[in-house]
Amino acid sequence: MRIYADENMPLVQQFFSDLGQVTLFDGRNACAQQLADADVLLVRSVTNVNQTLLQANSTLSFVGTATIGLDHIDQAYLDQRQIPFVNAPGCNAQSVVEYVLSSLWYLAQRYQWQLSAKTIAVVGVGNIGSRLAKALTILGAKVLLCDPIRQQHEPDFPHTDFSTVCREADIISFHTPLQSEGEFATEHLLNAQTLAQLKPDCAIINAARGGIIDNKALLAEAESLAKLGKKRPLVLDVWEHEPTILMPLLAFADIATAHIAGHSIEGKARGTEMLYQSLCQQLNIAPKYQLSQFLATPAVEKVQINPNFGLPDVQSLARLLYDVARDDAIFRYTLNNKGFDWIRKTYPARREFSSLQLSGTAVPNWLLQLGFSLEQ
Ligand SMILES: NC(=O)C1=CN([C@@H]2O[C@H](COP(=O)(O)OP(=O)(O)OC[C@H]3O[C@@H](n4cnc5c(N)ncnc54)[C@H](O)[C@@H]3O)[C@@H](O)[C@H]2O)C=CC1
Ligand SMILES: O=C(O)C(=O)[C@H](O)COP(=O)(O)O
Repeated sequence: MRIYADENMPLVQQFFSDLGQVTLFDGRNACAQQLADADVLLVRSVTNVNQTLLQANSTLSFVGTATIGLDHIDQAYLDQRQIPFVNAPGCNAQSVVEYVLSSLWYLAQRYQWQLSAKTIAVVGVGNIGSRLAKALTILGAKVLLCDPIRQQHEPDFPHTDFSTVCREADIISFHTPLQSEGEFATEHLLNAQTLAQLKPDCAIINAARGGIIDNKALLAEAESLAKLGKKRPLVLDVWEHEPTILMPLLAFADIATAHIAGHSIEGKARGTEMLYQSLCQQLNIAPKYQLSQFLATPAVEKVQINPNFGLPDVQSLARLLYDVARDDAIFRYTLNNKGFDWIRKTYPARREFSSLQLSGTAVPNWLLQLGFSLEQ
């Protein structure tokens, strides 16, 4: 079996080499000839899987993307060719939540906010949004949930419509898929008109897909606000037209990163593991490997929690593992000379909260709900 995998898919040899011959390729620049004899294709978000890419291939029997986002996959085309397809729902949800929390703590310090005094809207309440909402509630924020699709299917879902979100939120964090058509389209959900409805100091966080925000409109608004001596707090992990971003927007972002919110060690590797499990299932064989066999011992493994540990201390604990300011600094320093994809390819290690084991007689339950582990 010939297995072609994106070169930025961690542990792919470890998981897949028993199943076939693994060939790595540059996901952003993949071409039809290169994949002509593939039986299995494993991609990340940067490979558009469509007729153009697969026109030279007549052997493909499995396509997997180690992502939750699907906007790079032409599913109708795969269906038409009857090629089984899977993604990796939830693989990197905790990683994105930790990115957003770190960004919020950064903004809280910079603008001297109390997060518990803020109304934070979570737009898109799926794997990421629902975990984030839970974490924000633990931190004492008032949370608005906006997800019209869930509202349609769950009568008790406490949906707040997007126009109310725009009027009432102090902070909006986007966690929807990029969808350009239909009743629930999200492309340019935030545009010149909806931006104008926001509170002037409402913070925006986008760690979903760049196209959910009209980047030109965002820039135009930021420039107008700057003329009045004002600034909207802004966190952008994703950008329209990656890897070629609207450079002037960078100056207005408090935190700017290279689509790495989901790139914790666990988040990326879980994606690979989920594709491995799906392929084993299709081949009707028992999986031989699990992620826990391959994860390295974390640099910081155990921390003692004392009874006086409280909510204000959680930011310091989280910082032992991740501080988004690190990734912002890398982005600003290297974007021009090394480029967007280099930053992603050489992304430094980041472990999730679960890698930290907490000991002591009084580890609060809410720390475990945030994702930290108890000492084993
Ligand atoms: N920056 C990064 O590294 C990452 C970005 N992502 C992006 O985040 C998105 C969300 O990820 P998950 O939570 O795992 O996906 P999910 O599929 O579990 O949840 C998405 C939610 O958005 C809701 N939704 C769809 N259209 C909506 C609309 N018009 N308004 C409000 N809600 C709407 C859906 O009903 C669903 O509940 C992904 O589609 C992906 O594009 C995901 C992982 C990492
Ligand atoms: O899961 C998704 O969707 C994401 O956006 C992931 O972070 C994808 O990461 P890459 O495939 O872009 O490395």
